[in-house]
Amino acid sequence: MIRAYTGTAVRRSEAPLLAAGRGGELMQRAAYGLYAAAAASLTARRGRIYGSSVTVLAGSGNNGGDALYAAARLARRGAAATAVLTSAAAHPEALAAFRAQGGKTLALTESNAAAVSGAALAADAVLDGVLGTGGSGGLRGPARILAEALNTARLQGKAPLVVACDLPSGVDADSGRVAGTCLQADLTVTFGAVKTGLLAGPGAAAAGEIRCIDIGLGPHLGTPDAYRLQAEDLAGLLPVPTPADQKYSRGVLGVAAGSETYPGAALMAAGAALATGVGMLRYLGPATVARLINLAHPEAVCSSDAVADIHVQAWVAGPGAGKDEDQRRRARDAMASGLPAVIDADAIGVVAPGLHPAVILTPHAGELTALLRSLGEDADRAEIEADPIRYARLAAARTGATVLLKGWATLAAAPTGELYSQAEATPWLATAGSGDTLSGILGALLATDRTPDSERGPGHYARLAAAAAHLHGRAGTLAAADGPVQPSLLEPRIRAIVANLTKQSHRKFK
Ligand SMILES: NC(=O)C1=CN([C@@H]2O[C@H](COP(=O)(O)OP(=O)(O)OC[C@H]3O[C@@H](n4cnc5c(N)ncnc54)[C@H](OP(=O)(O)O)[C@@H]3O)[C@@H](O)[C@H]2O)[C@@H](O)CC1
Ligand SMILES: [K+]
Repeated sequence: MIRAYTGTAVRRSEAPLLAAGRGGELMQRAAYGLYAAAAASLTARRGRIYGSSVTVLAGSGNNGGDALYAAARLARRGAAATAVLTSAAAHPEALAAFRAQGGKTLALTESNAAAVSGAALAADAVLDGVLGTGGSGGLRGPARILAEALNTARLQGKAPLVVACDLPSGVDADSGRVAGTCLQADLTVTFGAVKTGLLAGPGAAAAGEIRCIDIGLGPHLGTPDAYRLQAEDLAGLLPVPTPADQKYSRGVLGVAAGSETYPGAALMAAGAALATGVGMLRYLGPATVARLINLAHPEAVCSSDAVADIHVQAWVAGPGAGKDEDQRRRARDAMASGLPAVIDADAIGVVAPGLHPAVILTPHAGELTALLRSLGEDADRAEIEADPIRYARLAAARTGATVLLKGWATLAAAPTGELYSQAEATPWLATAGSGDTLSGILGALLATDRTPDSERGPGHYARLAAAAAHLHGRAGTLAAADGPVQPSLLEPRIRAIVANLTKQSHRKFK
């Protein structure tokens, strides 16, 4: 599990160590970690460090200090290092150490920004130490020109390796917001703790791979602000039947999805749920869709009953409901049933406040905009995309439900504020039908959830939603290896990932 903290919390936790005069020691640990990670990436790209060229972008603060010390170490191993000073001031001791290893320096100005950008583009690696947790707002002036040149080259596949020191300069460490421009990285080496801003919004998209260096803040950090589940965290959340189980005890999922207009959504939600593993799947919807479901998934039990007529452990409602009044009513009834329920797509439009955390709303940014506006909040899509954590938490707090906000990094927020961010997905998953499969996976996890009540903390349903996003993202990424992703073909991938993650548990019962 990755535990993330706001930049503000990390700075607070550093304070007692700084007061005890240990600032220099912390910086040396950070700089060594940055050097080691940059050296490994550079070696992977070029074969060796000796003879490579490294540009370090150094701002006025300690972030620049970290980067200069790391570059000094690279220079000692034979890299030709140049420091571009983006401010009139630079960390004096780090600058001296850098020069002592033969590093060259030049001051960045409006008039030389274009030429310096050209030189930075020609380097093998760029260490970004312009701004860290002390930064506020996006990059300004010539640093912005330089960052834009590097970002443009990245889009064209011509950028050098960019390693961000602590966080990509210009990213807000608390939220992931970028006011203006930030420098996109291949790798972010972050110190003390992963910053929340690396897990959400534009910050998550800019960070690339994230590596965290322990600089000894552990006991001072307190409660995390956000979490990211790793594969090893999923095993306990996945449905593994025991020898004592029968189909009902494993968990029955009710799916009220699809309509005459959108039958495919029902097929994909049901297929994904079956591939994740349920004891039984009961489908409610129009007879024509039920027939298609039975052709594709003969194990599904189909009817046109009302929600109150059948006994299930959890619901999926909404995918492909369109304007079908019966399906919309089923979605409302599922929300009011007191059972765990995934409420997706068109059904999000019928949400009212007063829900409970086991109801999981799964909007994308556009649907969240409409939902928040219907609750009287001032929201627009661009704002939500710029600061998704804030709006996911707001929607959860206003509705009382758990909110799974789909995006490049998918966020799961509990009404009490617990937050998970998952980024296993591939951009190839941004395609029609993707949300239907995610709903099905999550529905299966809800229906088969065996967590004792005493262990269901306030963030329990956000954690399950994050687990579903993890599975879905990995299934999509696996599928993308063979070309553009078709959500209707994800089922074997989901099944393979579940099999892999539950291998240990299966062995127990052999
Ligand atoms: N503390 C510790 O123990 C450890 C800290 N560590 C490292 O220190 C980093 C935090 O360092 P920091 O506090 O010196 O701030 P940092 O981010 O380098 O620079 C901010 C400076 O830039 C300026 N500035 C602000 N916004 C700006 C903008 N938009 N555009 C341009 N300039 C802007 C602002 O100056 P001002 O404008 O306020 O005069 C300020 O001086 C942290 O991320 C980690 O890398 C590690 O070594 C581990 C130990
Ligand atoms: K930085």
